[in-house]
Amino acid sequence: MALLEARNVTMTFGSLVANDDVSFDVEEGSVVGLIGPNGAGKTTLFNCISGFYRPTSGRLVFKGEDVTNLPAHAMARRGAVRTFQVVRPLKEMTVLDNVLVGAFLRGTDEERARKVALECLALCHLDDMRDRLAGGLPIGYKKRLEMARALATEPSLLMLDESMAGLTSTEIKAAVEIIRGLKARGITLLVVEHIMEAVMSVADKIVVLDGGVKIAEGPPREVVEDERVITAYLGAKFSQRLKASKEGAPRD
Ligand SMILES: Nc1ncnc2c1ncn2[C@@H]1O[C@H](COP(=O)(O)OP(=O)(O)OP(=O)(O)O)[C@@H](O)[C@H]1O
Repeated sequence: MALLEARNVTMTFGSLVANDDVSFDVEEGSVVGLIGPNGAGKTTLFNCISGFYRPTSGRLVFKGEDVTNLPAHAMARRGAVRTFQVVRPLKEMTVLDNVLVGAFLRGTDEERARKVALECLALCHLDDMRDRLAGGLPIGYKKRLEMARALATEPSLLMLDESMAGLTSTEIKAAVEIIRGLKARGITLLVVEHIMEAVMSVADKIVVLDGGVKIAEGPPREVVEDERVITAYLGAKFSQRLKASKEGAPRD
């Protein structure tokens, strides 16, 4: 049984079909990349899965339970948590306090929450920043803070929405390492990302949306060779470059 099963998920806004009959599984312990051009419906699908939207039709099953109509706080309690494209830290609070807010979802024991928060800061390479005010952090750190705060809720499925957008190449490498570290700890990840080299290097499977429709699903190597994906999103040159860089890269 997959950790998350999306079955025929459709989400409409008036006459606009943002997700059109989308089905896919997220296997426990895997990293699944969700890609597609702007407006393809990726964020909408995240919102449906994480309980921010109620799908117009279709079914979402998480850990074997039908969660289609559950609100976000109920999904977070069950272990499915998302981050946001536009980061929203509590600016006047320190980095540590921001992460503590996440940790308190699992109970009011302060000692436990502090231990969890410090672990999450370490996992997201933020130890040195813990006493800084969140509002003053550079964007790369804010993105990591968003990740750490979600992580502190102790999710089994962590959904990252463009957590690498706007980062430098060094920061992207760090983010990829963080994702690998989370996977190694048994956290399942669903990531929306436009930076293909990064998705390719961490994802076990990629799901491609275009115009709300799933046009491809499979291992990264296969997906970048898929004609529909090249036409809709990657472009031929980009696809060849990605393939070449993947072939040249050491396998892990
Ligand atoms: N709350 C909403 N009300 C109306 N239309 C919406 C709403 N949310 C999303 N849409 C529309 O649904 C479609 C899919 O948008 P969505 O943000 O899910 O795409 P995306 O793949 O995440 O795009 P991007 O890569 O630019 O973030 C778009 O046409 C968008 O304008």
